[in-house]
Amino acid sequence: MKKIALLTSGGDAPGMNAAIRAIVLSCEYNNLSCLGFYHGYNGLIEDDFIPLSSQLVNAEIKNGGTLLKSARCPAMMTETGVKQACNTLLKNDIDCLIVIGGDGSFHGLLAIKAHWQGQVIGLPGTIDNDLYGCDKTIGFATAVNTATQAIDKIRDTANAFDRAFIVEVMGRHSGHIAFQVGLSCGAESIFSFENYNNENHREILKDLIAKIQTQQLNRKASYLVVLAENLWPGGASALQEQLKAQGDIESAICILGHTQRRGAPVPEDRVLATQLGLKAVDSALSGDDNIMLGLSANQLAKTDLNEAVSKNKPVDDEFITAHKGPLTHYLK
Ligand SMILES: Nc1ncnc2c1ncn2[C@@H]1O[C@H](COP(=O)(O)OP(=O)(O)OP(=O)(O)O)[C@@H](O)[C@H]1O
Ligand SMILES: O=P(O)(O)OC[C@H]1O[C@](O)(CO)[C@@H](O)[C@@H]1O
Repeated sequence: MKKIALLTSGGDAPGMNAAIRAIVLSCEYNNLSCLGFYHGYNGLIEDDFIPLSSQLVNAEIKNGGTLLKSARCPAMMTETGVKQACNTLLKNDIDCLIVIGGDGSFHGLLAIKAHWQGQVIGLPGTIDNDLYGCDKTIGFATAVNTATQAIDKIRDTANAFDRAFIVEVMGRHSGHIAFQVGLSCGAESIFSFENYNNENHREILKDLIAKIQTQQLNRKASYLVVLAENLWPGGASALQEQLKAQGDIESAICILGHTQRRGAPVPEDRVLATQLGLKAVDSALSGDDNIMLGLSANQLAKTDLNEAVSKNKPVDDEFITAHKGPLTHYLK
């Protein structure tokens, strides 16, 4: 083992730089060279890289985004693209490829693995927290913190008007951000993939209207709906129109969007990324292959990449039951 290649792929996540830093520092400590490939898998396909050193990365622990840039790279979905990526790995005498990204990025690793003999290791880096095999992905804690801070501000203005607010959060097709943010902000309603089913759309809407009316008429208070993206047919604006048309309820919308991916990582993400970055190099040195590293119940967990991409990590049932029961009982 002499040379490690590293890239960040998919949606950037706060803490990716902290992971890169830890990997590079550990490589130097262990006398390994580390090449950083730019723009996700594009860097591999185009042989576009930079030799990484502690000097380059040391100050990066506090920075959001990723110094290696990221991308969604359609060429990796083709055999030609995968083979080009593998040629770059061969040409540069790479022994191990470490990718920080989400499940899509790990599909990329699996595709490479089919054509290349070196070791592949994945680190979970996505704000969505939708990866099996780890309690939390790098970036999730920061995204939740960013959304919470934004919604706390929204709540102040909502309170001043006793107004209903619909706040849309990211997560692609998973409800981890929606539930964590909804609980952390004391949202009256949280709609996500775990508790919304299009077949029950009418009843869900009717129930929501009744709850907002109860809150506004009886308690003279604001009402916060945290809505997962890609869930409600027509999105937040359709829900706003339906509240007006069917309940005569005025509401305001805020789509938090990419703000959730921005900014400095919170300490929890910096520490998680540092731990996983260091472990990734240890793992490479010990010959591990085809795995994703994560922390599960505070212990290092090595999950087969096939398992990591094929199994679901559901939102904790306790969150769902608590929100439905004791946390919102007063709305009935
Ligand atoms: N089936 C696949 N085969 C080869 N490469 C893939 C495959 N799926 C995804 N990739 C590669 O991984 C990249 C990132 O995937 P994707 O856009 O799904 O993001 P992700 O890694 O899941 O991260 P995030 O959860 O932050 O969006 C893709 O643009 C592509 O280059
Ligand atoms: O940045 P893009 O390509 O618009 O992707 C947005 C998606 O990426 C994520 O931020 C991370 O997967 C999702 O939450 C969101 O659906």
